[in-house]
Amino acid sequence: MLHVQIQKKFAGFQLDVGFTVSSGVTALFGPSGSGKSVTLKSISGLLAPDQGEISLHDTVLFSSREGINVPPQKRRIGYLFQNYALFPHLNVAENIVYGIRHLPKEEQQEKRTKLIQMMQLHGQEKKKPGEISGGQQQRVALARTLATDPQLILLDEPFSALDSAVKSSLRAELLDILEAKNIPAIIVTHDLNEAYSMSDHITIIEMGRIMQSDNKWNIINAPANIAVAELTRAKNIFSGTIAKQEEMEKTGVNTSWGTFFLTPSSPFTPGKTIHFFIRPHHIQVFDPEEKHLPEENILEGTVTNIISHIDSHTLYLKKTSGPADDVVFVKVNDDLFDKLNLAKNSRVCCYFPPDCIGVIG
Ligand SMILES: Nc1ncnc2c1ncn2[C@@H]1O[C@H](COP(=O)(O)OP(=O)(O)OP(=O)(O)O)[C@@H](O)[C@H]1O
Repeated sequence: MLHVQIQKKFAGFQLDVGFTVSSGVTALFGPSGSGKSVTLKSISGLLAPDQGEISLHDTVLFSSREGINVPPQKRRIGYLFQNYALFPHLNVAENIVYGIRHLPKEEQQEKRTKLIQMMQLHGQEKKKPGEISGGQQQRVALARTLATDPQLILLDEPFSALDSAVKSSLRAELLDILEAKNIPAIIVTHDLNEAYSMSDHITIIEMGRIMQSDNKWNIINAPANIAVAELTRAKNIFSGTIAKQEEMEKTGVNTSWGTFFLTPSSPFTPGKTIHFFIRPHHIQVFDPEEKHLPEENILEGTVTNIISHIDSHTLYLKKTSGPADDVVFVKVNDDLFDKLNLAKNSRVCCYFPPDCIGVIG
């Protein structure tokens, strides 16, 4: 288990983070300049925090109080950079064993053979990094990291330089290897889909602070605050006051768009102000003339804009009587889009299923 509680100050930026990483993959997700790389560099030992403590499996790697700062090469942490950082003058085989060149030759050779097989780099051993593809370079970098038997792997935007086909196969390969070797990892990414698909746990960082560190389901469905909701592209964020407990399992919220009913995990006090959201693909769309509409959580609006994707469309909806600038985003698939004959200025009815409404905070 990795435990991090550190502070680091630069001109105009202050990092103050605390989080724990156990098994599996943790994604460190946040906007540019939020402190992701500073955090990773502090864990790897490339940067010394001003204050705090970092420990890995009960070994203290950094402690300002005890004056401990274990050098990077002794931390047993593999660090995979976005630009691979391979040595251009060394060939593939030499790059792989670079971190274990102090070991006996036979041991180096044994590890090299295993890793070349694992990373499917047969026939590339004698080539220099400049003579192989980006995907192969990333495999060499990963092999070089794994050669040192790390207890933790840090991945800083590891796939950002690769095209999407190579990216998805490398992601899957990497996950298989981490799982087979049971190595915990932290992956830094700007890409929410990558964070979600690769990790079990997501740690959200903004302006040097941890906003939420949780399992990925909670991050997406129960964001701790509006910043997390917005960073995870929650969209359709409403605020309102709790009306009254209609039934045991439902709560009404009065908003400027009307009253919505949701299914909270815990009861709310009437009068309390809350924020809630619904993701565009969870909203169900009907023709306003439809006879059997649900009785509640219906919003009628006019399509003001349409963004088309390969197999779906995002509708921008305005409610005639709603607040002037507020827009509800709705995603509909191709079939429904055609069936309802949707276009700009179409009128539609939207249903917000109570189970799909997430409460913020
Ligand atoms: N060595 C340094 N000296 C001064 N300021 C630094 C140093 N390293 C980082 N910073 C500042 O710390 C802040 C956080 O930087 P960091 O590289 O951790 O951001 P990030 O979240 O990784 O961003 P990105 O996603 O763009 O890589 C930035 O404002 C950056 O300018």
